[in-house]
Formats: sequence, C-alpha cells, structure tokens
Amino acid sequence: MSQNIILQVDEVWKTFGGLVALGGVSLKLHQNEILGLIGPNGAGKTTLFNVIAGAFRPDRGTVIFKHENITGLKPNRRCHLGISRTFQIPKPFLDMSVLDNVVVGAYFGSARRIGIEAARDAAVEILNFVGLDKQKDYPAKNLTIGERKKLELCRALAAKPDVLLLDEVVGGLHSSEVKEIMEVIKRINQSGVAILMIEHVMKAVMGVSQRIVVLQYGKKLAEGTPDEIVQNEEVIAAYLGGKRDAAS
Ligand SMILES: Nc1ncnc2c1ncn2[C@@H]1O[C@H](COP(=O)(O)OP(=O)(O)OP(=O)(O)O)[C@@H](O)[C@H]1O
Repeated sequence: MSQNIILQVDEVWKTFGGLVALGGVSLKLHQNEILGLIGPNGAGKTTLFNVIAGAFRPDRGTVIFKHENITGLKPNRRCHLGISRTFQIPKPFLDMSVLDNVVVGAYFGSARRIGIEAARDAAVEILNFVGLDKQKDYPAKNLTIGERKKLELCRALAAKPDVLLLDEVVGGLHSSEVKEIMEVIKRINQSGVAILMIEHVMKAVMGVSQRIVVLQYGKKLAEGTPDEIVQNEEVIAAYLGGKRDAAS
C-alpha cells in the first residue's frame, strides 16, 4: 500500500441471496483526495459504503484503512479510527436542537473520551464552519431539506474523521444550495479530510472530484479524471447518456 493511500478496498464481494451487489470491487482513496463514486441506480454504491463503514461484512475481499485491515471491525470502531459517513436520507433526532444533535456526534463519535462541555464547543465550531450556526437552537424537525443535509454533514464531522463518506449530500436541493454545500465540501477537504462521495448530481461531483470511479452492476466500469469519465463511451452509454448536465 503506497504511503499516501488512506483507504483501500480490495476485491470486495457482497451478495444478497442470488443478487451480486458487489462483484469484486477495488478502489483506492488518497490522502487529501476527493474521489467521486457514480453509477446507475442499483450499481452497488451504497452497498460499498456499507462495507467500508462496517454496516455490512463483505463475503470476500478486504478494507484497509491507514495500513490496518479493518474488514472485521464494527462501525463504531471504524468511526473512532477516523471513518465517518452521512446517510442518503438524514435521520436527525427531530425533537432535539440542531446544536444538541451535533453535540451527540461529538460526544460519542470522538476516539478520545471528551466531556460534554468540550463536545459542545466542538459542535459550535462545526456549525459555524458549515454555516448552520444561526439555526443552532432550532429543533431539527424545523429545518429545510437543505439545512438537514448540512446538519448531516455536521454530525459526520463531529467525529473528527480523516475519511468522510458522503452519500448524496446534494440530492434534491436547489442549485444555489448545491453550490453552497459543494463549497463546504471543498473546505472540509482543504482542512485535510479525504472524501469519497456518491452523487447523482453530475455538475457537483465532476466539479469537486480529482478522480471518479464508475460502478455498474456491482463492478467497476471505469476510473479516471472527470474529463476522462465524461468522454468515456462506455460510461456515456451506461449512465451519462441520460444526464444532460454531465459535461456542463
Ligand atoms: N440489504 C439489502 N438486501 C437485499 N438487497 C439489497 C440490500 N441492499 C442493497 N441491495 C440490492 O443491492 C443492489 C445494489 O444496491 P445499492 O443500494 O448499493 O445501489 P446504489 O448504487 O447505491 O443505488 P442508488 O443510486 O439507487 O442509491 C440493488 O439491487 C439493491 O436492491
């Protein structure tokens, strides 16, 4: 494993009954990189996230994080080691304040036991960083969809990850909100966090990723820079043909 690879997935297989969700997928995420993960519905993207985050144990294959084989570790151990994720559909504690939602993430997500005051300070800092500080005292149920996506980011950041897995953080948002969240993602990355992001909004994922991996039917169809991917005939046929915003 080369020095600057922080996360490596090797030949991962995951089946559900007779369905092969992942059929030998490998990828590498470099330190400080943003790697986009795209592909049609059902391609296996979220299953791969579940394997990396520890929600699913693969049938075969390994997940290496910071040179350690973490394939058998539970999700909370992986979180403490430095892998954090967001979910496609945010599920905050609806009756709790925005601030308290992030405090919970900071208190339980940190590798090192921290006190409640330190967790609160960390949460305030993250809310400022992401731009959700004005809403910090609202109950989470009062947030707009865009604000819930930002809260989901804050909750993931509260664990102080080295690798952040983002599952469709801009899906369903207006273009101004998409732009705002992509700027936040760039700043998170510039602060030293490597990012693997699943995204169907092509303008967003192509705009921030250094490299893109394309999955189809649980296999890697292509890998390359955004420019290479938008010109790849197989990718256009399998996926980008229906995405009119792909190249713009
Ligand atoms: N827990 C599960 N039990 C059974 N089948 C599953 C399970 N999770 C995923 N699958 C199946 O595995 C395949 C890959 O699903 P997955 O959610 O990983 O795709 P995806 O690329 O994330 O799709 P989308 O873009 O729609 O989110 C699909 O056929 C899906 O129905």
